[in-house]
Order: sequence, then C-alpha cells, then structure tokens
Amino acid sequence: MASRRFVVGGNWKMNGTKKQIEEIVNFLQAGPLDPNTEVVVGVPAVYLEHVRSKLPAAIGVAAQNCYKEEKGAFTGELSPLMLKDIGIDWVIIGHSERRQIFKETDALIAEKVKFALDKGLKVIACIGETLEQRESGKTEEVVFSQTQTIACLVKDWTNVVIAYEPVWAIGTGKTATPQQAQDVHKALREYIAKNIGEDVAKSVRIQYGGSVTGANCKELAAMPDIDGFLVGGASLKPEFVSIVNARQ
Ligand SMILES: O=C[C@H](O)COP(=O)(O)O
Repeated sequence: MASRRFVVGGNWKMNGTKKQIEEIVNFLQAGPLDPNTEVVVGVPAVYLEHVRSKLPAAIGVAAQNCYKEEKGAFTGELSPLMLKDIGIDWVIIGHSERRQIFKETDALIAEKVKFALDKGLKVIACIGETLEQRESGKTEEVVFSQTQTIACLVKDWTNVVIAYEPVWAIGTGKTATPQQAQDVHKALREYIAKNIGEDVAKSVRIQYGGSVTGANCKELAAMPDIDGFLVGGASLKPEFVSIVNARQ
C-alpha cells in the first residue's frame, strides 16, 4: 500500500445553517476520527470563519471556490488572500458544479489552481467525466486532459489533492464500483508518471467522489490508488465519521 496519507474532504456545498453547523461540528468533535486520516471540510463562504473558530486545528477548513486575482472589481468573488487572512488554508477548485452550472472551463480552473497555490493555499482540484463521456468511452481522455491543463501551469504538486468525481455518480446514489474507480485512479496515476513526473505520481493523493456513504466507503478505501474521498451529501451527517475512518 502506498504511503500517501488518506485524506477525506466533506464538501457541504450550499447547505447548512448555524444550527446545522453546530450539529456537524459536534459529531466531528465527538469522532473519534482516525488520526492517520487528514480531514478537510468545504464550507459555504459566509460560514468559513465561524467554522474555523469552532473546529480543532487538525481539521482543515476549505473554501469551495476562489478567484485568480488578489483583489479588485470582481463582484461576488473571493480572493485567496482573503481566505488566508481569515485563517483558511484550503480551497476546492473545479468542482463539476462549478464547471457545469457556472461554466468554468479547464483553462480557468487551471489558472485558479495555480493562483491559489502561489498564494499559499492547499488545493483540492476536481476532475471527472460526464455520463455521456463515459458512455462514449472518453473517460480517460477527459480526466487526462483536465489534469494536463492544470499541469501546464502547475509544476509543484505538493499542495494539490486531485478529486476524481465522475459526474454521473455525484448526488445520484450511483457510486462507481470500487473497481471502476480504481481503474480510473490507476490510469490517471500512470498518465501522471509518464507526462508530469514519477515523483508526482507516487505522492499525489487522488480522492474519489460521488455518492460515497458509510456503507460503501470501506470497499472503495481498500483500493490501492484511492487515497481518500470528497464527500457531498454524507458529509452533512454523522456517517461522515465512518467515512473518515474507512481505512480502520
Ligand atoms: O464534492 C462532492 C461530490 O460532488 C460528491 O457529492 P455526493 O457525495 O453528494 O455524491
């Protein structure tokens, strides 16, 4: 088994009130959480500082997006410098909902990843194919190309976690089978070894995301190239603790 530290992200998306956040904070604090697993929660921007103040430092807090400029006339956007200023160290970039609903392109996502890294954030960079792309046999082509666009700008991958999230498995209850996910992760790692660098391939952590639950996480976590999860719906529920502990 590779020595990459298992990393589980909870992407709350546009969910949560202060009351619900209190419940989530409570189950995260009660844990117990596997100390060998790194945990990061992706929080709506308006609650970032609040959640950061409630959680122990060992749990990372991520913004769900940020822009590729320091400051200026970009109404509605967040600067990586602002995130650092309030004690936030992580950001999720290129989630399929940003790609599909907000029309973010591979090129823009790559620029955002580079900018966020340059400003000292750690990045969960999301990639993944649609159902149509999978059914037309283009899964690998799509995820390789999304990764390569980032690699054209990013040379140091130390602070990057890749989240492979097949779009057809997000919020649908249709999880990729452990073997389907493993096949893509393995192929992507081989692609990275050949085209980006062998050291990057060995060290970069690749999360799986898409309908991960307490019930299916252990089988997925047993796959050698799955280094963690990016969890949506289940990250709002106490079962998130079981997902964090999937390798135990
Ligand atoms: O970022 C998380 C993914 O979109 C997965 O969401 P889900 O676990 O609700 O399918």
